[in-house]
Amino acid sequence: MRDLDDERAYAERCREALRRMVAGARENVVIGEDTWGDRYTAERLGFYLKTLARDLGEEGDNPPFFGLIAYGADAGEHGGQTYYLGRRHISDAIGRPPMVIDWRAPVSTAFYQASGTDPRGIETRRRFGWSANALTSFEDEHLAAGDTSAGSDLVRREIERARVGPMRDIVATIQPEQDEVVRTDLEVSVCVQGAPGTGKTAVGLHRAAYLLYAHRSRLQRSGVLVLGPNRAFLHYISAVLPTLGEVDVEQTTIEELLSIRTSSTDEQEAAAVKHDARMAAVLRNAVYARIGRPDDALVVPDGSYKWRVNRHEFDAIVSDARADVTTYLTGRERVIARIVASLQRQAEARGQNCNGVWLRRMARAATPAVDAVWPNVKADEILAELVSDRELLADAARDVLSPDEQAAIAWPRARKPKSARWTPADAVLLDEVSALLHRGPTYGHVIVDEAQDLSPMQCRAIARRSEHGSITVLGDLAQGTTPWAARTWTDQLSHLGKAEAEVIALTTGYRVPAAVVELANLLLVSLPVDVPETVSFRADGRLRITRADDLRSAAVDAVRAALKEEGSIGVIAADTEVDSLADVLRVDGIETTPPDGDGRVAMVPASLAKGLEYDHVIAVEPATIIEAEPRGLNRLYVILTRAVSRLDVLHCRDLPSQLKGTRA
Ligand SMILES: Nc1ncnc2c1ncn2[C@@H]1O[C@H](COP(=O)(O)OP(=O)(O)OP(=O)(O)O)[C@@H](O)[C@H]1O
Repeated sequence: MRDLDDERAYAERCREALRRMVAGARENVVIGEDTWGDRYTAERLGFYLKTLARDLGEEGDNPPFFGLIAYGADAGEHGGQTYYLGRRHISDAIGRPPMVIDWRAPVSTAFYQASGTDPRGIETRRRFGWSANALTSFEDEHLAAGDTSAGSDLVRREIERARVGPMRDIVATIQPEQDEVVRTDLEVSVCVQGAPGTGKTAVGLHRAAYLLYAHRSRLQRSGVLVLGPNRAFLHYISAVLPTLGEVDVEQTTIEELLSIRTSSTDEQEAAAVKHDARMAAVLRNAVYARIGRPDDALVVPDGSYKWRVNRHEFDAIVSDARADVTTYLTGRERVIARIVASLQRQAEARGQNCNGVWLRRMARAATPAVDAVWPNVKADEILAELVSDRELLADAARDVLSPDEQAAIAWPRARKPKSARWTPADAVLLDEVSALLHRGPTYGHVIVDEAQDLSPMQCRAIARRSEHGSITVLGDLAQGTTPWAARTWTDQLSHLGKAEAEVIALTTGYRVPAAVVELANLLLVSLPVDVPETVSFRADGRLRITRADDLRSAAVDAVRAALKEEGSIGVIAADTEVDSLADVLRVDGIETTPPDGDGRVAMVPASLAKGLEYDHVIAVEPATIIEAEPRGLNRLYVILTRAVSRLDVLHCRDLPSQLKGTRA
């Protein structure tokens, strides 16, 4: 095996090869520009070459590899081979074995899965330590010799490192149970129930990158979508996929995905009804209530002649189309098509030649009569009229919503869609109505983070967008904080249209240190969900619970002390308290930033903390955090589990009973 100097020399050769790949790709762009054939081919080839040149160029001086596996002589097809693994494939000449293999290639699986008890033919697994892109060390595990030592020091250091800035990729240290999720087949939908910090988000992002590698052409056409809880979270994770060479994954929130401008919010009761799965039936009733029955025959003038579809036939066409309708507007198209076919039969029987122009003219002429029984409608008209008109609503919601529930969603006065002030819950309803009218495109794969918080109606919006694809559902029932948060995965998965998805539990926490996990687990037992406790990977870290008469000066002291140590600091408090806390800190000369800001000290409203992490968390007044919302205990659980190295809990009021008796 190579020594450190040899490995450095090899790293330099890999970088040179990469530079040649960049130069070659750029040259191909130029040659391609001169020689491209037809326009379509030229565009596709040009796009491919430019993307390749850009991706390679962006690699810069990054470490070319992070590990290697060396097989023993009798390891079958890999016998005697050594493979270097990196974020991307590097080769120095066509036809020669690659110098570095992409971490997503099938052969890389063994790097992540092999162990002293299951060496998979590997003699040595080597992990490299890099500092500012310089190779500084390596560490060997002699797997064939049954090396079952407590684990790698490099992995432990990477997991325990202080956090600064946005989330990073974990390709060098993916753990076996995470790797299994990452590499699950594209056709298979999975649901990961993971305790805080078990790497759900990281796994989801790496899965996106893996799937794009393994099924590039299919997924480039249909697309991969990542859904996160809010903008601050998306900002936090935004660098991971580009570092892995994947820049074409759409990352957004469910609200932005629905792309409906909202300008109002709902009262709690109204939101609860609007997000309830029963609304799907109400909306379906409202849409299909638009279809009537013909009163008369349909008569279409054609020159001096008139063609007729008698009332009985017209009625049969409408009810047939209604019986096997896929969407409301395709049903309407089908009615028009059947009517035109009937007219055509009559005309042809009289010896008339029915060309395309004639057929289109007949369709136009029949449309007003069809409009009277199967009108052309828009989603916003349907919803605005439904909630503006108590009678319409009562008809659509009969046997589905109680009178009180109907009253909760009814508008106090009628409005036209143009003057409607839509709420986020309305956006979900509008999306449902749109889908009843016509089908939208679907993605090849959708990754849904913090999925426990989605309402049934939001789940349905996602289900529609992954109808012909698969999904990865990531979440933690214990971290559910919305009024409609799921209490079981069975229900949530069926709303997501993937009832068959396997639920996989991740329980090893890579963020939260053991002392903090112990505190959070005290809360966990009182939450009304059945999930396994977290087991921390980390023995380091510190928990301090401080009772203070003056909470604000205690917060200033805690931030000052935290600033003396390395890493990011998050001060998390009930939403109503953050502005005044930020003011107090500012007066003391400590500037804070919002959760997605770049400063060292972030001031984080409790409602935005989900999915984020800070090296040092200062959680202010648990009792107020709990009281702020119905699922306040779950919220507190989320907040306590944001800490990577140190957690300060500051309180002036009594601690919640669940946290009493802690040893901190
Ligand atoms: N295998 C790993 N190697 C190194 N770091 C890891 C690994 N797995 C997870 N981490 C790190 O642990 C932290 C928590 O990961 P992540 O945010 O993905 O967890 P999560 O399960 O989504 O957490 P939560 O539900 O609390 O938001 C991140 O900093 C992530 O980079």
